[in-house]
Amino acid sequence: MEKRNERRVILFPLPLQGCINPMLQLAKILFTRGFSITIIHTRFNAPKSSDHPLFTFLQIPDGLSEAETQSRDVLLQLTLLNDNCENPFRECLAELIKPSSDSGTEERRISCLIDDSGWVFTQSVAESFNLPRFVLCAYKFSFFLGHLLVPQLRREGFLPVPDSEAEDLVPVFPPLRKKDLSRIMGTRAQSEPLDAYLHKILEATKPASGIIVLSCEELDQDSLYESHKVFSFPIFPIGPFHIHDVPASSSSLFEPDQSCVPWLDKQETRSVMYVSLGSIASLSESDFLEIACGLRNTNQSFLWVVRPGSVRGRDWIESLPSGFMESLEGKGKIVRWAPQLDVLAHRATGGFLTHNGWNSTLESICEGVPMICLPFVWDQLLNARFISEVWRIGIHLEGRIERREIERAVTRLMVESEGDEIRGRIKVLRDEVRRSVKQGGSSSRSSDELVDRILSF
Ligand SMILES: Cc1cn([C@H]2C[C@H](O)[C@@H](COP(=O)(O)OP(=O)(O)O[C@H]3O[C@H](CO)[C@@H](O)[C@H](O)[C@H]3O)O2)c(=O)[nH]c1=O
Ligand SMILES: C[C@@H](CO)CCNc1ncnc2nc[nH]c12
Repeated sequence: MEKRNERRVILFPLPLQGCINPMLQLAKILFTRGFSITIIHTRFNAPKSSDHPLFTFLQIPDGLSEAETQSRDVLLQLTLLNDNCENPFRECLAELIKPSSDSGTEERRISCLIDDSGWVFTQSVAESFNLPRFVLCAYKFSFFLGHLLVPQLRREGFLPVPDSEAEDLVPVFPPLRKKDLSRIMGTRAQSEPLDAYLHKILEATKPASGIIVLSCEELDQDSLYESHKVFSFPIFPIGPFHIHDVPASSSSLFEPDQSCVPWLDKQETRSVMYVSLGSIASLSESDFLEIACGLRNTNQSFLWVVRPGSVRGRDWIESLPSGFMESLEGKGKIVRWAPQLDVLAHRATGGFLTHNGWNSTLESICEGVPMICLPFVWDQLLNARFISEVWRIGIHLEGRIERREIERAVTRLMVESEGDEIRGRIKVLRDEVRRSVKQGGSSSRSSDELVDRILSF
């Protein structure tokens, strides 16, 4: 580890598991480069400070009611958080920046603020303290660019999409298809607040000092090139963050079930389907049962994360038919939360049925595990197109949550020769992506530039 450099950076993650993980991974990268780390976080989804004893954690109130913390409406949560957190955040930052009575050097030691692109008030707060702000983009960069165009797409009347155009590409947002758009542009009730929010994201990003991207040249070349037409500041694609050479530690909001790995140890190589739909998505009871029966009917082993409350109207998995687990004869395991990186890295894991959150997608690529794509909302739709059509490292379910479709996709991936071809391609991509964080690779070079840039302030 490099020696301490007398500089401190302040990080402010968006309180969603998919945004906390990359922010804390970034913290570890910067810590390894000598920076001291202060994490400002909301009470809602507060990271576990005990997992990161070398960082300073400061909690601010977020004003979310119990009911609001339980809401399934992420847009509503993000809008409320942005409304409620501005003052507490400003006060917290003021306290940190205030020259300390003894030395008066504290002020100079804070180099910058790094916060998620989903915070829309932080740019102006940072400016009021003369503090440079870097934006963290926890999406594939092509989604980041594309999602800022959603209000424009809506004005141009892309929705509703006629059946005859469903498969057409969205011109400004390739390789997205028109049928994917409705799950990005939100429900009718969400359209106004979503567009207002996206407008604020754009306005808060333009004046930033730079954008740190959870992606790399190998995965996002075209959009990184395009971005110079939109933004004048430097772009630092330094991803995937979790494979940088830093000490391992978890930032899970839930306790991973540690019986997964010993269970995988007992399975044959590449025989297990890992099934997880991330930290937010929920299923109707009937969709849940279709997945359960589809998995059972494949006769392949599976390890399935079902978060408590993620089957709508149920506590957990009680709607499975009685005797379901027994009928699998040890070939199936359901857990509430998995140590996902360990599961994906395990030799027994042969495929990943995923919602294609960007973290899960990157983690799967980095372990060379081919995917079955079941995107729900937002960037997941675009990620799934890249996986199935551009990189061709997975099979797209096209939203069909039906037992026969699931059975068929699992068999194609795990048993048939198509699976071998897909596995071959993802191993090539895995190696390219892993090379990018090694010395001389594109992400490694970008990290050096980022460090120099922060030190230049
Ligand atoms: C369910 C489960 C998840 N995880 C970890 C794996 C991932 O690092 C992380 C989940 O992040 P993602 O795979 O990106 O998915 P998700 O939680 O839906 O993330 C949100 O944020 C992501 C990043 O902006 C978006 O790409 C997603 O569309 C959005 O929904 O949590 C575990 O370690 N164990 C688990 O059991
Ligand atoms: C209007 C809805 C559906 O298209 C998007 C909500 N926004 C989001 N949905 C899921 N994950 C997110 N991470 C950041 N923002 C997110």
